[in-house]
Amino acid sequence: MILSELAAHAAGRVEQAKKRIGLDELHDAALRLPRGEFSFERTLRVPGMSFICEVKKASPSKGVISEIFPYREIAKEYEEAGADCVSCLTEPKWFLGSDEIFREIRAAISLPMLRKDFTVDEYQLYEAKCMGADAVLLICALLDTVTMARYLGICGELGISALVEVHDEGEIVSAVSAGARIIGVNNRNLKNFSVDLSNAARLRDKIPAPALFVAESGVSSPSNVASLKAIGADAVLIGEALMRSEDKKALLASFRRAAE
Ligand SMILES: O=C(O)c1ccccc1NCC(=O)[C@H](O)[C@H](O)COP(=O)(O)O
Repeated sequence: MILSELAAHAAGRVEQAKKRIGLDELHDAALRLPRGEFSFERTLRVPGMSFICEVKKASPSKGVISEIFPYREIAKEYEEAGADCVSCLTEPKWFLGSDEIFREIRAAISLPMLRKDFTVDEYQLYEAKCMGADAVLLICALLDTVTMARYLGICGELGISALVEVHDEGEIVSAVSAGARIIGVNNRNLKNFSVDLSNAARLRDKIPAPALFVAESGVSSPSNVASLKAIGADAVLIGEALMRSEDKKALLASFRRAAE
């Protein structure tokens, strides 16, 4: 499975969804909702390192991570443990996520939520708004600069934030010229899924203020968090380590201490 398969599958899901609710209807429904207040970005801009904790049952690289998956309780545990934001996968085939899981978590917690999916169509931005998302994921490897800028403009109209994901310098240039305000450096190479924690450090200086810098993937220990704090990460996105932990509160507390 490669990123292009994830994207093709996402495009297929969108085509099916459009048969149920057309683009114009969904667009109008999204715009009728109260405009968001960019709560995801505002939370990440609070001084100190922020923690975006991910609800993730499975992944293409690891298969099923959490056989037992009480997603509402997991999200509530993150909230009680002091998470700043929650990321929820909605991709159904490889991550075993769903829009319904997102909605149920949305109703159960009050933290800003990132709808984590493979955005290939503006339709998904309206979907995200309608399911109560505060932010969406936009992956540079899937969107050219012009499309990225257009999607960022739509997010602005809806009042939701966008986490713009990059993996190399060229993608940072594209993200910045498109107007990204939150840039996530993925330590996971989406071509072969290898994880290299030094990627965030290598690219840190290439991300100009005022863009926020989020380090994504492969963060599993307090020392990883301390290293990211040392290079000036504004936030970390952590999935697997928390999902596998028997005591998520204690693990998140140890991460938070490492970021002090
Ligand atoms: O996790 C994967 O295997 C994966 C494969 C292909 C595209 C994306 C993938 N992961 C999405 C993510 O960005 C991670 O879920 C997120 O950064 C958290 O990573 P981790 O802490 O390593 O679970």
